[in-house]
Amino acid sequence: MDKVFVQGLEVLTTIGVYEWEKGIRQKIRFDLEMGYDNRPAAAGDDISKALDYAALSHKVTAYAEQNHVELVETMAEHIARLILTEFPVQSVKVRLTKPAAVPNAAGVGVEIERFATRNLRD
Ligand SMILES: Nc1nc2c(c(=O)[nH]1)N=C([C@H](O)[C@@H](O)CO)CN2
Repeated sequence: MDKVFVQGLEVLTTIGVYEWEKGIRQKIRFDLEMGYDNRPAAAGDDISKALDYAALSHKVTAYAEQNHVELVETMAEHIARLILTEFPVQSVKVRLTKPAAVPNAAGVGVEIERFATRNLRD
């Protein structure tokens, strides 16, 4: 399966389980990988047949900025569902890093992979 990816998408949002985290914004980073057939776009050199990574990045940023949760697990799940619902992708891998959460660690977080259940030919 072809992939379209977005690497290192940084968003400032309110996220965390502790009280002190609920009144601040912290940086989180998304690495996204979508399963998508790139051949129609390439055959016609046609953006309308491509998975527009700019549009996708914009939606993910807006969602993460505006929706506040406690766990990185929850945010990753919501972002995977958003992408599967709003874009005609076959699968999505979401890696969410919280860079400043643990002292002496470059980053902590989760990675999940989810699959579309619909038939994309419909
Ligand atoms: N598996 C997880 N562990 C932890 C999370 C989380 O979202 N998932 N969150 C925290 C705190 O919010 C932490 O990031 C603050 O430094 C702790 N463990």
